[in-house]
Amino acid sequence: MTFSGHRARKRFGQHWLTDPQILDRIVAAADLHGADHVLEVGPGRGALTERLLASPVASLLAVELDRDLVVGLRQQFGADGRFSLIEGDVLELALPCPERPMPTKVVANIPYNITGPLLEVLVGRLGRPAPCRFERLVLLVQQEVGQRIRARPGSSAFSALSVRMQLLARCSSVCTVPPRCFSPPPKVTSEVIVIEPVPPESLPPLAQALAVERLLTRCFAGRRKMLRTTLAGLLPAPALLELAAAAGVDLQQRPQELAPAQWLALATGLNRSSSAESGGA
Ligand SMILES: C[S@@+](CC[C@H](N)C(=O)[O-])C[C@H]1O[C@@H](n2cnc3c(N)ncnc32)[C@H](O)[C@@H]1O
Repeated sequence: MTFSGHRARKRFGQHWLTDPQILDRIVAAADLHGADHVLEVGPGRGALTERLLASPVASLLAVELDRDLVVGLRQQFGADGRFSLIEGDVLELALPCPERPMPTKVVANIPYNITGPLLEVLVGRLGRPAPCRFERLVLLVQQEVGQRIRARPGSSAFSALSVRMQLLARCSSVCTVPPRCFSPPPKVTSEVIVIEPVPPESLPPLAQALAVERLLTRCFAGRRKMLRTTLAGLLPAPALLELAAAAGVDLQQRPQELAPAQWLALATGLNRSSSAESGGA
């Protein structure tokens, strides 16, 4: 038995996905074709890997941190010329890997303890989008994170992460995944999400993107406060009022009520006003 004797390790976030229907839904959501090069984060005992290799993908690069799984994975899939495996931490992966094709898609049941940093590596931040522009990422994440990523303004789940992700990508849900679909079962419900990064030409220009990040940090630090309070001091009150109106924003609103486009408009206006004040372009 390839993985006999291996016990699931909590520190690596190991919860094996055992439900065949969910595995099939993940692969279907990836919409894999013969031209696709797939990156799988954390193949584990290969349940998803097996299905990915049953699809017509051109190549599959798997990155696994647990060295005790690596031998078994190579035994199980090494004969397939499309499969390659890197033993190591995906957070330290420099893409594209030398002599390997640039992945077009990411498909993964991710370790929940690295969700935040992994999204930064795979999708990036405003002003620092990931260098590898994937067509699509299909990720199994904690449901709470999935809800935050695709939350609509006004909902309690809406946060800086929602604004950032929705300006960087189109985000949607495939299905929820109850704990019984895993072994051992996690304590929380999970969700399969699809993230489709917007093309580079649709991203906000660098200065505006950085201005949105600064504004999000400032405003969400006081998410219960009205924008009138959080933004006071950035500009004289009448100028702030005028700028907010032009961005379609009411300064009595709280940060979780503003749509991503409004954040962008507000940050752009503030950026313009502050560079005009400092005599810049
Ligand atoms: C939730 S399990 C998923 C395993 C398998 N894909 C499945 O669906 O059953 C997460 C996997 O990611 C691996 N892992 C954890 N941290 C990692 C990291 N920083 N880099 C690469 N793999 C990691 C774990 O060892 C584990 O195999």
